[in-house]
Amino acid sequence: MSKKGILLVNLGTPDSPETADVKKYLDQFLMDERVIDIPKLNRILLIKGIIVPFRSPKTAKLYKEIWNENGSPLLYYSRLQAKMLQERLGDDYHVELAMRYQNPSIESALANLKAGRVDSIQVIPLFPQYASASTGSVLQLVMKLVSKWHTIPPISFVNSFHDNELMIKIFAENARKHNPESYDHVLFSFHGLPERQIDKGDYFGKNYNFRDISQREVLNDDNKFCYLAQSYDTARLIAKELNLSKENYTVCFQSRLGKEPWVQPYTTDVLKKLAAEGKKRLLVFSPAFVADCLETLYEITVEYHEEFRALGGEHVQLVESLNDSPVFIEALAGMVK
Ligand SMILES: C=CC1=C(C)c2cc3[nH]c(cc4nc(cc5[nH]c(cc1n2)c(C)c5CCC(=O)O)C(CCC(=O)O)=C4C)c(C)c3C=C
Ligand SMILES: [Fe+2]
Ligand SMILES: [Fe+2]
Repeated sequence: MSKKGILLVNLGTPDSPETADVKKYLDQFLMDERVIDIPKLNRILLIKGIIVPFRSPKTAKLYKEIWNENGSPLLYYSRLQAKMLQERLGDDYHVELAMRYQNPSIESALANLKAGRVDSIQVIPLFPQYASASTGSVLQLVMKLVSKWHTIPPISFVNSFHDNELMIKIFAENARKHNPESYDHVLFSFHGLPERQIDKGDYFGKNYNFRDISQREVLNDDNKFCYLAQSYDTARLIAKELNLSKENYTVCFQSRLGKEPWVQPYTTDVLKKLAAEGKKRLLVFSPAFVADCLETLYEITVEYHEEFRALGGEHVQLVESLNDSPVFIEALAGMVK
């Protein structure tokens, strides 16, 4: 019996938190031309010569902080999501999980789908908002690999799901467990991107200026594929679900790498501003991710918490990611054709 193939793809994580494996991971990740989008020779010099050798031991230390008996949280929850989706969809479907970088590779997952005799493939990159560096990179590699097959089956792609109703509901529900009224301010901290990549992402031409924040806040035909406009939309929808007014929340961007400008406001700057205003307790969403990872478990839960306390604040509380939430599996099932 033939089946429909579903390929879930998340970003990837090192095979272990040891420096050698982190080095391999960062090398593959940062040599991706969609991630560090500079000329190839400059990329080789910068990444292989400077960033990977200096960053790997430091990043390995951080991975050791979040690694647990299940290994990497990102891989653990991604695998669980694939397993739960398989159970939800039943025998007419074959669900595979892949990671864009390291393992399980997209190549091996496609081979498993083929061996499972699927007669179509639907690719779902696990990034709610479209970015060239995440979704775009996954779609490009899948297309490159499949283009080498003699017979290319019907194949379809999910490009983003930033406004998925069930996803918005679970984020809001996870926040309610923390009693949002007891916090002084709410942050929606998205993974940042270099400004240059947002400029390049201007799919429809020049009617949209992302540097003007008011233009990001309204999703329309001119900006609907923009990572920022989609991010503000996710934040607006979660805020609406929680009845948060605009003065009570801020959208910001974390994880800047390198010296060039990334999209602002930076989360660290927002923490400084809020501390200076006397805010003590912050509730932080991380809605660019559908599973806990280094960025949620370390950067927000440890780094930003400590930074905010050093500035006079009291507490930074992360809203749990979607992880093994059955409602998120229902959201994924709803995306399946
Ligand atoms: C929303 C998804 C992501 C986008 C877009 C993205 C862009 C992006 N990332 C870097 C550099 C790093 N990211 C790192 C970790 C990391 N990034 C994402 C997701 C997106 N990245 C995730 C889920 C993770 C965590 C993975 C895990 O195993 O838990 C890292 C590694 C950690 C570190 O050394 O800080 C780097 C480096 C760039 C440069 C970029 C876009 C240009
Ligand atoms: Fe990243
Ligand atoms: Fe990061």
